[in-house]
Amino acid sequence: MDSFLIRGGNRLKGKVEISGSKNSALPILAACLLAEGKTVLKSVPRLSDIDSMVKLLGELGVHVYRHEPTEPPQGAMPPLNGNLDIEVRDERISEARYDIVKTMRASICVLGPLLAKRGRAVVSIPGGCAIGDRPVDLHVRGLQKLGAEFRTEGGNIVGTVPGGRLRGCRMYLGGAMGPTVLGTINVMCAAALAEGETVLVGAACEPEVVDCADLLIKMGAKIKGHGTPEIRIEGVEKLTGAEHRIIPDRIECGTFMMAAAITNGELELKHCNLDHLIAVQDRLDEVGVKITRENGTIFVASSRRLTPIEMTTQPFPGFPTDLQAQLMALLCLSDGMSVITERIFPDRFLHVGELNRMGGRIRKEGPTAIIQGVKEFQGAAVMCSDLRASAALVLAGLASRGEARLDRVYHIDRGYEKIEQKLKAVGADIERVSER
Ligand SMILES: CC(=O)N[C@H]1[C@@H](OP(=O)(O)OP(=O)(O)OC[C@H]2O[C@@H](n3ccc(=O)[nH]c3=O)[C@H](O)[C@@H]2O)O[C@H](CO)[C@@H](O)[C@@H]1O
Ligand SMILES: C=C(OP(=O)(O)O)C(=O)O
Repeated sequence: MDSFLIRGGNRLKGKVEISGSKNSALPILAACLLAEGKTVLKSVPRLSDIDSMVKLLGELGVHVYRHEPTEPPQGAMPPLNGNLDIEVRDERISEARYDIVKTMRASICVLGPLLAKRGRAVVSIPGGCAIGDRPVDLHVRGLQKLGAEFRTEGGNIVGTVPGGRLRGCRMYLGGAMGPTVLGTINVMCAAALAEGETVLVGAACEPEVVDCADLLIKMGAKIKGHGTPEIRIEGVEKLTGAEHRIIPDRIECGTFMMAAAITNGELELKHCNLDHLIAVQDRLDEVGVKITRENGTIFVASSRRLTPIEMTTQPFPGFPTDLQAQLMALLCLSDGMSVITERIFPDRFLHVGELNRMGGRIRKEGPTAIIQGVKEFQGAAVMCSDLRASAALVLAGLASRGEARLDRVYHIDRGYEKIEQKLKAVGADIERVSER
């Protein structure tokens, strides 16, 4: 298992290239199950979650070919992203097994496409995870409304489509915790091949939903209203492979914005979309971080006098839960008391204990964390518990006195492409060590 050793204190300065979005690429890969012929996806990040989805698609009869970029000159950073050719070659197997689903919750995204295209799906029920309880009831209810029937059997959701084709309808898709991102994508994908019109009311508005709708439209789907809470889908008989570039990863971009801020640094973030980070920009503005943009590049600079703030996570366009832990690490070094409330995953706080081990002063009260600013972090041995908690620990390590050791960095590898190489290139002292 790999660890990171980080010696903090260096100001980050330079350019960072932001990768394609993990959370867009994963459901988009699953959506390829719907199409006939070849789909070409560009800017797919090289991540272990993407490998897991490619493996799952392989088991479902989908051939995925990754174009390998040419090797860089010695010492230069290896190329990012990649282009994938994807083609469904065999539709006989419709089962997503537990040993893949357990490594990656986004596996649930094959449910809607399998039902719509093959009339049958067996998908292992994803359990909870380190960020809390994560039911899939809204996915199942939405697909039921389109006419699918479900039973559970041996830990699997077994779905069938009596009559062979789903039927469109008007439905409310929100839940007690608000809209569901992957649930919206799952039902939208299924509705694309259903008979008649589907209207999804209470749909998620996240950029990843819009990106998937944009691909489906290129494949021949008739979708309107994506990016708003009401999506209209007129079902078509057939979708055909298309070419599509994945949007930039707004969570990776936000993490690097905070890396600049926490190290008193200056970063130029290439290939990003600040419109996807408007709430993050708003909160960082109030903290005192200077952010400007020019076309697809974001410039971030900080003088490290950080003002304490309040922040509540919300569905898009609100502040994303996937940047909550990273913001908390930053606010640990502000001049006073900050308050963070987590409204999407109220238990997503496993980073609190580890940040406190590094010298943070954070107290948790239910879904709220109260953060008393301290002068600096101290290096310590800490444990990564989940993807974004790990990113928060990296940020704390970059700003700590002494050496921080982060164990179980396989969590980071799920979602940050070549993170230590990108950080090293802008001046961080970070090293990956492997222990067998
Ligand atoms: C791979 C991917 O894209 N993951 C993202 C996606 O996860 P994911 O799509 O799984 O998250 P959801 O938007 O579905 O979750 C939002 C809330 O709804 C609840 N809920 C969800 C589904 C359901 O059937 N029933 C239910 O009650 C969840 O427990 C949570 O409280 O959006 C989350 C919220 O922005 C992000 O943190 C994840 O990084
Ligand atoms: C929580 C995340 O991913 P997943 O939904 O795949 O667990 C994330 O990307 O922060």
